[in-house]
Formats: sequence, structure tokens, C-alpha cells
Amino acid sequence: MTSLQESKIGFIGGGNMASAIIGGLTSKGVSKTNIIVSEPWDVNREKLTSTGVQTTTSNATAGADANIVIIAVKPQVTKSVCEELGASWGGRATLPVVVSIAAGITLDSLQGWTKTSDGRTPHVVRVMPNTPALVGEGASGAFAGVGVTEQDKELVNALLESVSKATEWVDREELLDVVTGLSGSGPAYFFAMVEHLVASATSLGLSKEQATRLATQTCLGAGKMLVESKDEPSQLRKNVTSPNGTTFAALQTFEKEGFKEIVDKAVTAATERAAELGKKA
Ligand SMILES: NC(=O)C1=CN([C@@H]2O[C@H](COP(=O)(O)OP(=O)(O)OC[C@H]3O[C@@H](n4cnc5c(N)ncnc54)[C@H](OP(=O)(O)O)[C@@H]3O)[C@@H](O)[C@H]2O)C=CC1
Ligand SMILES: O=C(O)[C@@H]1CCC=N1
Repeated sequence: MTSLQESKIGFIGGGNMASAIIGGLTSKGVSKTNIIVSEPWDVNREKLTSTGVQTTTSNATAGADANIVIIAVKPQVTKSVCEELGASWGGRATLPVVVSIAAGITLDSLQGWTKTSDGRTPHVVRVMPNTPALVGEGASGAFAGVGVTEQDKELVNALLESVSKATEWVDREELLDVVTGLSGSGPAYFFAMVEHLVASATSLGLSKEQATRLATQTCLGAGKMLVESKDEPSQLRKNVTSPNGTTFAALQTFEKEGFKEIVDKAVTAATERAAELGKKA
């Protein structure tokens, strides 16, 4: 079996998420010469070229010799790039493992679109990563399609483990939409929270710079405690909450204003949107 270090990795689309994964992979020692990215937009392509990976405007070229091909374009563009790749793989002896990170796009669609001109279907894995992959702190969900072997899964696991601290394989495809609503979109929820915290503290008199340093470190510190502590999040919350103290005042306000319901509605909206993107493609 080809190991991750020996693999040629082709990225189709070199935007935010591809750049985050590439940054994570190269910082873990994956050779830049083994990574090729196809990206039509000059600005993104030149940014990637300057990091030392190979770039091209041709999806067929990025997918030609790769053992792993990562589809990292918008859901709406996925069909056309998959069909282009499938057509280019007719006659290729061994097909690559295809990893799609496109939100919502189903395995059924991906397998149909990547069918080669000589009637073969590559092994396809759906993955939902997140942008903290860039700093080696990603969280990813994965679901394997028909025919995916243990060796394919090992290769995908090695890829994900080089950029993710949590990799969760789900046993029903629709659960990937929930993963999307939780950890795929999740970094943005925490960024929004920090934006709001900074705005509040600034309006109460702190400078924006001080508020930003305090809020971001609080986010990191709480995250580290969540990962490292044996306690449940609810216990960690209770440890901060002195009886009738300041935290209690804040949490009571959250509760009164429907914080739990807002979070539930937001995660449900993201999950439903993921499913909708799959149906529209
Ligand atoms: N951003 C995130 O946090 C996450 C995103 N995802 C998924 O990753 C995928 C990419 O998202 P994201 O990186 O945010 O999006 P971006 O728009 O940043 O990246 C997509 C890139 O693909 C390029 N592209 C467009 N058409 C083609 C084509 N025909 N062939 C090759 N490349 C093309 C785009 O170029 P141009 O700009 O010129 O159109 C763009 O640079 C999506 O499917 C999304 O659902 C999954 C998890 C998290
Ligand atoms: O917003 C989106 O649709 C993508 C999928 C998960 C994160 N970003």
C-alpha cells in the first residue's frame, strides 16, 4: 500500500479549505513536490505556487498521477469537475481514491459523476473537515462509499490525522450533514462569539486590542480545558459559576434570551442547508 508520505495528492480547487489542508499537510512533513493543485483563479493559484506546491489550471493534470484526489470546489461546481476527472481517467490502470469535502454532495452523485469512460468507478470517501486544519487542530467527519477498502480508509485516516485532532467515521451518510452543521461550520460560530464578546467589551470601555487578546485567549483556554479535562463541559461551566456571581448573571441572561434554542436552530439550519446543497447539485 502507498503510504501518505509516498502518495501524490491532487487537489481540485485551491481555495480556503484546500489551502488549510495543504498548510496542515506540509507542516507535518508531506513533501510539497507530492502535492499538485488545480485552481483557475490567478490570485489563489499564485499564493499556492509561492508556498512551493505544484499548481495548474487543469483539473485533469492535477488528477492524472495522483493516488488521492481531493475535490475541494464549491458544491455547485462539483458535478462538472468530477465529470471532467472521470473522463480523463479512462484507460488509467489504477484509479485514485477520491475524497470529496463538498458539503452535502452525496456519494451516489460523486460515484456517478466520476465514472470513467471505460465504465469504472473510483473508490470515494466523503470527508467534512474544518479550517483549523491549517494549524493542525482540525476536526473531521468521514463516510466511506461502496468498495472503499481498509487500505483506502487507512490512507484517508493518515491524511486526516495529519491535519485533524479528531476524526470521526460515521455509519450513516446523512450524519455527515450533522457533522457539517457542528464542526464543519463550527469554527465560524466561535469566531462570531469572539467578535461579539470583543464588541461588548469595547463598548464597555476596553480597547479593541486588549479585548481581542483577552477574548481569543479565553477561547483557546476554554478549548484546551475541554480537550484536556476529564470533566464534562457542564461541570467545567459550573466550576466557573460562583453562586449568584458574575458568570451566573451572564448565563441567566443567555438562558432568558433563548441561547440553547438559538444554538439548536443554527446547527439545524446548517445541517438542513448541507442536505439541500446535495439535492440541488
Ligand atoms: N471553508 C470551510 O470552512 C469548509 C469548506 N468545505 C467545503 O469545501 C469546499 C470548498 O470550500 P472553500 O474552500 O470554502 O471554497 P473556496 O471558494 O474558497 O474554494 C473553492 C476554489 O475552487 C475554485 N474553482 C472554481 N471552479 C473550479 C473548477 N472548475 N475547477 C477547479 N477549481 C475551481 C475556486 O476558484 P474561483 O474563486 O475562481 O471560483 C476557488 O478558489 C466546498 O465544497 C465546501 O462545502 C468543507 C468544510 C469546511
Ligand atoms: O459554509 C459552508 O457551506 C462550508 C461547509 C462547512 C463550512 N463551510
